[in-house]
Amino acid sequence: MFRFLTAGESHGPCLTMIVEGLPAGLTVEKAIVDADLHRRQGGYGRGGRMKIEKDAIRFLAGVRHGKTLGSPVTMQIENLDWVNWNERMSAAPVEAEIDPVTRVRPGHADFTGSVKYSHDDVRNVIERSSSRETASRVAVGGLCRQYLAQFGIEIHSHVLSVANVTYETERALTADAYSVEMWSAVEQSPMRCADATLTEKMIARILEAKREGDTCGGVFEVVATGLPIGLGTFSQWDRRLSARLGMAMMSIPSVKGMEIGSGFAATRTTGSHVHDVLRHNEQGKWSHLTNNAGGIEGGISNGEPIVVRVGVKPIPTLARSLPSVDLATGENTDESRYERSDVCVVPAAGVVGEAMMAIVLTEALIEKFGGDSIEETLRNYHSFVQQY
Ligand SMILES: Cc1cc2nc3c(=O)[nH]c(=O)nc-3n(C[C@H](O)[C@H](O)[C@H](O)COP(=O)(O)O)c2cc1C
Ligand SMILES: C=C(O[C@@H]1CC(C(=O)O)=C[C@@H](OP(=O)(O)O)[C@H]1O)C(=O)O
Repeated sequence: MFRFLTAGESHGPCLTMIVEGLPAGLTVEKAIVDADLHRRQGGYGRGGRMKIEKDAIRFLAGVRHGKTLGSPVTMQIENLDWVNWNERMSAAPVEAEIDPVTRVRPGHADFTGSVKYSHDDVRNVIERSSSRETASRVAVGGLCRQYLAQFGIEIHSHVLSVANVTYETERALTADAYSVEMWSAVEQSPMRCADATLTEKMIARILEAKREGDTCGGVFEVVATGLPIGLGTFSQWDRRLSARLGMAMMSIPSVKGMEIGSGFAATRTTGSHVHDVLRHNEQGKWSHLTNNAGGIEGGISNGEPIVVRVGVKPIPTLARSLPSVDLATGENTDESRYERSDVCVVPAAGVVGEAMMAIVLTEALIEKFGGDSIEETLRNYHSFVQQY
């Protein structure tokens, strides 16, 4: 069984992750995890906090001489901003008078979290509801990426739209639609978008929102290639790979929708245009002529790329802030609170989406192939894939 937990406040000293269930003997490199953390910090539209943080992990447990031990892997990321917050975030009571935050931001967890936990200082909610926590998931995903590489599985993401700036035509979802060159263009783009003209338009749209004190959302796509047939199952509702990816993607703060393969577009046409015809070639390999299913049929991977598209709402914290209510007085106010904030996080959210995909696929592979050491898992994997 694979599972993980994360802990840490946004402006506390650090983020901590415990990952259980990775097999022993897996080579894990800090540099690969750090590269993912670095990618999550980027993307045009990020705010002042990202100039302070330089996310990197420290292994605290479970890894020796570059390989997993089979015991829980513990990692830590330092919050460099903590030095500016240590009195406000002190675990011990402090002498100083610290003004509570009392005006809630529409669209954030401020209102629901304060009512639920009976907090009269919204700061107590902001700290853990903040998407700072997504750095922890990217670190866990960075370990999973290295596990998946053992099976030839790769995961990438790219941005399809920001506000109303979007690709004009539907794109094929088959393996040939995603090339090494395309992913390299994505990594060069400040918007993580393969199309240079669209990148410029997206940046212009974000700048326009910023000038108006506003924010924007958009859509990113995550693609996993090199998958075996047989991950996930229809046997119970919560074991379907599609359902597990849905939960994983929807758990990313600010995500409001997800589709698999051709998704909602498939609802606007007929079956003969949607279902992917299966072929068996002379080498005995299975393939589909199209990939509208996005690599999953009956809750099980079918060997084609898994393709999911994820919708991100605009960031809740607006420089031109929206009307609010002061929780201390119950008064309706013209403005909620504004501190520094991101304006658009669609590229960063895509990197978090990659991590969530890596986590779900790792869990599904471990479930299917087991193995207490990576050698044992690989033996099981090869014996299964050779038989189809
Ligand atoms: C990488 C990332 C960075 C974010 N940065 C901000 C931010 O700077 N300001 C903000 O108000 N919301 C930000 N958000 C979105 C909020 O965290 C999110 O909207 C909030 O937690 C409420 O959750 P919900 O939108 O899922 O309801 C960010 C989201 C992500 C994924
Ligand atoms: C810290 C991160 O994102 C933060 C997510 C976030 C929010 O409200 O979700 C608010 C901002 O935090 P701060 O108020 O400290 O500027 C973002 O910077 C990060 O992505 O690492």
